[in-house]
Amino acid sequence: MPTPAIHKGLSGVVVDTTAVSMVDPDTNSLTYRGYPVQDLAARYRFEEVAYLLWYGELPSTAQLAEQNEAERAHRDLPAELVGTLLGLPPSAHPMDTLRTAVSILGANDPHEDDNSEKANKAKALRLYAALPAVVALTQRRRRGLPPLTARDDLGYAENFLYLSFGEVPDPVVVRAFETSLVLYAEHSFNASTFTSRVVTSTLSDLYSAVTAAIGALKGPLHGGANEAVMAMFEEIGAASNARAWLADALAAERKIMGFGHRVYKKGDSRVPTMRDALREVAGARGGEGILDIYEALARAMYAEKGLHPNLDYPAGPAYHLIGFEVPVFTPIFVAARITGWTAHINEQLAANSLIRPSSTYAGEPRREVTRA
Ligand SMILES: CC(=O)SCCNC(=O)CCNC(=O)[C@H](O)C(C)(C)COP(=O)(O)OP(=O)(O)OC[C@H]1O[C@@H](n2cnc3c(N)ncnc32)[C@H](O)[C@@H]1OP(=O)(O)O
Ligand SMILES: O=C([O-])CC(=O)C(=O)O
Repeated sequence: MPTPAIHKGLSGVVVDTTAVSMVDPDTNSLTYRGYPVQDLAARYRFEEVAYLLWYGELPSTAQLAEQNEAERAHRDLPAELVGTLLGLPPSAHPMDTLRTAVSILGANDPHEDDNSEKANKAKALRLYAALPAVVALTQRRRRGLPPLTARDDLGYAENFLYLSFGEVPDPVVVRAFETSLVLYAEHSFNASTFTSRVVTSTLSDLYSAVTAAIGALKGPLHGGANEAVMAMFEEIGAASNARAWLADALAAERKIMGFGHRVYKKGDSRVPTMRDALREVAGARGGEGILDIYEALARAMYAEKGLHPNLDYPAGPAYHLIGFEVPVFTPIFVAARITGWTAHINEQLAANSLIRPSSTYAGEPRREVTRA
């Protein structure tokens, strides 16, 4: 019998169709429901992009107002949940805190197992509303500060920043942060989205799919790279060290975080927009030294390996300059990607087939047990 071809990492394997987003590496383009992500980032609020991902169309004024009202009603976490999260060891990674929060929200939802599209859209909205408070709680706890109460007079991004820092930063910083949320919101069948679809394909519930997706996003080959990028910048220290640092790292066969991509081989479509946002924040926050490291390492990496940065490369230093603690960078990615994941969960359910690939056995040949 001929050995079937093995597709390690499912590279290049097309497993389904999707109408949520399209990644085209040939033209370096990314569209959400048909709209170029750069145009969405420039002209639309994150709230509108969330609606687009969930419903397939941009919202009317009335639809947006209705969604915003529901979102504002679910911004604050139940007191028991806050207590449980603050009871986790201070050393817990914020991604673990976030994963636990989603799990608890699921366990407390009497409709957890209702997999209708309507029920899942309501759950998606509540998670999207609650996640900024979870991220902000961990950010503030790391600084010995108590959680704050959400502000209904603020938009999603402003409230996220207010909950994290106790004030709304200047509009340049808010805009850069919101740009990152729009760019991080969705990216077709990446590892975490695929994870959410695998879990959903067993007809499990949305919270289980999201907790699994958070686990997948945590790894440094996926979302965890935005934190690893900042650790790398700290090791490099100054732009003048970038070339030598890179030579040593490559000689030690290290993966350089924030570079390379499974799909984009000519550059990540989102990087130019996020690099501009990073430049804006750097200008507002005295981050010229960080910008210099950014450019020096990107040049050196291209010269050495021909590899381009991915979205995590500009996002990490931007979050640092905004004032976030490094371990909350990937949780921020979750707060944005919850929109894409949940759109995919409903899409999976609408035309479900259990996801269960095959493997070629490579272990011991059949043998007999010796115990009588
Ligand atoms: C939002 C996101 O999730 S974007 C991705 C974030 N992840 C990172 O930034 C982590 C660093 N990057 C990587 O590890 C990889 O580029 C991945 C995992 C993202 C993509 O990997 P793959 O599609 O499997 O590409 P693959 O690993 O086959 O890379 C091809 C070659 O480039 C090399 N390469 C790719 N990325 C890197 C990197 N960041 N540093 C050093 N070498 C790299 C590989 O070692 C490989 O070399 P080889 O052919 O000599 O063995
Ligand atoms: O698409 C991928 O493999 C990873 C990625 O960039 C994302 O999830 O945003």
